[in-house]
Amino acid sequence: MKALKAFAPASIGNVSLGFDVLGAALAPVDGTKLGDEVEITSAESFSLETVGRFAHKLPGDTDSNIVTKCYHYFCEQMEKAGKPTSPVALTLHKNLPIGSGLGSSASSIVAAFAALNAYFDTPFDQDTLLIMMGELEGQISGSVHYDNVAPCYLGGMTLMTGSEAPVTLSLPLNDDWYYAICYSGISVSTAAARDILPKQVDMATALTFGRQLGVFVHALHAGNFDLAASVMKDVIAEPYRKSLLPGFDEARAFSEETGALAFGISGSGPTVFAVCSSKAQAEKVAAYLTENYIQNEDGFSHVCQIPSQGTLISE
Ligand SMILES: Nc1ncnc2c1ncn2[C@@H]1O[C@H](COP(=O)(O)OP(=O)(O)OP(=O)(O)O)[C@@H](O)[C@H]1O
Ligand SMILES: N[C@@H](CCO)C(=O)O
Repeated sequence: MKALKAFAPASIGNVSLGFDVLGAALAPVDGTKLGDEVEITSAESFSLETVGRFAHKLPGDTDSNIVTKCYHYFCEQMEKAGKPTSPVALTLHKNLPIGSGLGSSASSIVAAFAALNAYFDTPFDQDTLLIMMGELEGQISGSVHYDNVAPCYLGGMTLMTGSEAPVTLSLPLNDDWYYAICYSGISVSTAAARDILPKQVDMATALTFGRQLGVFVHALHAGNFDLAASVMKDVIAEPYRKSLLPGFDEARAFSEETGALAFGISGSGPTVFAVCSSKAQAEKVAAYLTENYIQNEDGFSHVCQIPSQGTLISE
């Protein structure tokens, strides 16, 4: 019987300065597997089983699970392409909290599509698969954005092109940066966190956004990481979203006092991240966040780096 599994890592959407266009995969340095996994095997009829730490927070019915929607969408695309499918049994290991800002739905979507694509002998190329992933992410959050699905699938730090081929570009990574991340334990709906944003930005904000993104990409390619860090500021979403995040200002203040290079909201929150110039500094910020930013027993902190590997397929 054919069987395989796909692990898809957590990710930071926006990375502060790149609202909807910049994202980064995350891997805890202690080896914790932070991400969802989908197992696939042949079956008489379609089924989805959900297990894992956050499975109990998923919608009760299988049809509402985004993984089921991925399967049906994948089959539709296969039919359009004149390729055969067969029923499969899927198991979703739901390890990421829902509404966390860690790209939880993206992780399920990417794991599901990657598993299906591998199982059916790679009928779709990388860009086609990414477009399918973005479509499903859009169904959940109310707008198509790739800043979680792209790094989750491909790894690294990815910049969206706005084009269909390639959908995304990989940016150079700094191996010396460590990311202290902390999920507070509360759930923030991405759709709700988008609704509170103004529908238009003023000229000054647009100019700052463009300047920062241009400088950031140049600085990474030039290997000038201090310059890159200096423009990691969110002028689009953070001013509005931080009101949803108890303890955000205090956490930023501690992070800055500790010498962190940048601090911001991961995706639509409530997870926050600090970019640190050493592992020891990231550990110090993570310890503060664990003590002061976590609100309940669902919360957690990790010291992470950005892995160059995204989704991993294994037998
Ligand atoms: N496998 C799944 N993983 C996550 N959410 C799912 C899944 N299946 C269905 N959902 C539903 O999709 C919605 C996801 O909401 P939202 O986009 O706010 O969260 P998220 O993707 O988990 O957040 P984030 O990207 O901030 O981690 C929730 O209503 C959730 O119940
Ligand atoms: N770019 C998206 C990411 C959501 O995780 C947003 O900030 O709404």
